[in-house]
Amino acid sequence: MVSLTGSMLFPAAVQHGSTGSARFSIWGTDTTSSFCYNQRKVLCACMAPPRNIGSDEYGATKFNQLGTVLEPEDDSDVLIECKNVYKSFGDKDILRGVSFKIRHGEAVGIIGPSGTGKSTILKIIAGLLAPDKGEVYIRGRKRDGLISDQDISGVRIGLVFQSAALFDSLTVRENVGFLLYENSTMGEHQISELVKETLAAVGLKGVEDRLPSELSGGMKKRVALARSIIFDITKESIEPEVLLYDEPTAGLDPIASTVVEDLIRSVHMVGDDAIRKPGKIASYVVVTHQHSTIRRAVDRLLFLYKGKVVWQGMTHEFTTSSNPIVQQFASGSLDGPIKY
Ligand SMILES: Nc1ncnc2c1ncn2[C@@H]1O[C@H](COP(=O)(O)OP(=O)(O)OP(=O)(O)O)[C@@H](O)[C@H]1O
Repeated sequence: MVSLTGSMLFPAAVQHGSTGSARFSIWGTDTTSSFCYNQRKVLCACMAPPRNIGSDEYGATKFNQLGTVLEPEDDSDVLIECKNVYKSFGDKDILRGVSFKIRHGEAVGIIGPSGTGKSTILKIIAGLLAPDKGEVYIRGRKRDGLISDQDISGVRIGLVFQSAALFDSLTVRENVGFLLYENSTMGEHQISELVKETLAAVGLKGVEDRLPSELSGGMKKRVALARSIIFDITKESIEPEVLLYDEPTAGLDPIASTVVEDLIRSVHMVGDDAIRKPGKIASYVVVTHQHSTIRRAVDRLLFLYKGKVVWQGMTHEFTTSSNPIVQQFASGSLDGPIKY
């Protein structure tokens, strides 16, 4: 299932399981419009166990002398792969050969200067934008076109956009349970209880009947998060999910940022423990400019610059990297290869 909410939040999700299939839907809204598509039958695939992505074992993600990223040879745990992805808007070449893999169990951050295409690559992964060139593989299967054009197997992809973009005229309960009201066979009471549970999981209680206008910015983000992790508990198999967060802490005060960062961590559950619990998130990707979010919410970083991944490494390597681009970015210096 993929759900979208434009300037906004896009929870996108493709349900999968070990034996069944699931609906795939997209929904989104801004203050003037809304849309909803439901249709995907999605195959299931067994998930490989999470890898140890500690820096030593993950040394293969470093660059060799030619600047080429070396990856582990075993790709059985790769959920999403972008291979040489290009994207232009008019005469602006934004992505110029972006390649990376997201493995099961990973918490990955995408960082880089403004306008380098971080949100664009998230939209491409989610299937909202098609690359001009290059491929996106979902559990090894090449995706052609956009999400609405075909089945996606083996993974549920959720995209949570910068601002919550909740439906203004719907209550919190209706916003969070939207896809279940629309798509599931669950009864109203059951959905209502699940919404309550899911809201509690993101630290919100007693706000079900409020309208979005009655919430603070941080609360709206948490409601959006709840909407992205809720799922149909009546299904026999519930699929792990990859969540894509676009600047989830932008505009939040430091404490509210910490709350959201910890929530992102807390819904990252892998393995059997997560079955039937809200937030069965196998892996997630966070686009962020916030140092606190980099430190607190992700383990591995991809640095996007001039349309390419120019560096990747573990989070703790970010501040000690000798790469001049990374050094300048980490220090916020005006001197260096990045020119504004
Ligand atoms: N649909 C679109 N049509 C035209 N130009 C676009 C579109 N989407 C993005 N762009 C342009 O592509 C560039 C990259 O945008 P994107 O939002 O992906 O950057 P970003 O790295 O996420 O930036 P920021 O860090 O400032 O959020 C920008 O110059 C933006 O104006």
